[in-house]
Amino acid sequence: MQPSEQAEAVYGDAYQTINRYVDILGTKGIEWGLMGPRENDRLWDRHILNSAALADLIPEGSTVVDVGSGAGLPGIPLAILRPDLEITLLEPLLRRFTFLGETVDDLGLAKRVTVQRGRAEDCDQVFDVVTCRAVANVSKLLGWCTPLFYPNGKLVALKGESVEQEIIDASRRLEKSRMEAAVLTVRAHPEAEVTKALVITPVR
Ligand SMILES: C[S@@+](CC[C@H](N)C(=O)[O-])C[C@H]1O[C@@H](n2cnc3c(N)ncnc32)[C@H](O)[C@@H]1O
Repeated sequence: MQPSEQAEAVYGDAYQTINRYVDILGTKGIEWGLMGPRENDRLWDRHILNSAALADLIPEGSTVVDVGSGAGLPGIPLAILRPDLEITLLEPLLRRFTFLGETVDDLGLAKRVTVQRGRAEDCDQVFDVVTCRAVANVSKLLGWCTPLFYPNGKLVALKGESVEQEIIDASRRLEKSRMEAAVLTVRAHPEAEVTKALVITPVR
């Protein structure tokens, strides 16, 4: 099955909306320099299915902040897949913030997706779940994001091969802030590539 067909199976009725988002990423996203030109061929697997792989880690009806959302990843694919979520896309850079606002309007998501300009460490709201991808290492994420989900929420991050080493490097910080970290392998569709998800929660 091609990645776009996998996405069609995962998204069902929302396929048209996710397809529109892929169009935006592949045109305006590239023109505005938010996506590399070579990404066009891998939008479905590397960006959409990869983002959707976090969906099962987010409880029903959660408030979510997607830190360092960039062109909207993983926040927008999650918002399209999960109409029960209220999502804030947090992004400090003006061009990305503008792109996010226009994209959310275009996709008809503005009722439950808010775009906010700023850095994680300057945000004073608390959410049920923090999501992120490709923003910082575990130590930095802990410092910036803990106040955004403490004491009852969690952080779920898409991570690469180095995540276990990053957890070792952050072990003192984790202990000091009484947080625990786990690495799970997740995927959005049985034929999709597996990816690593880091989950950080307060120790109970
Ligand atoms: C490599 S991009 C990843 C974008 C997107 N999450 C993705 O996976 O395609 C990193 C993003 O994090 C943002 N960023 C960097 N430091 C940040 C901070 N302290 N708080 C919030 N966002 C931050 C950058 O502006 C940038 O858009």
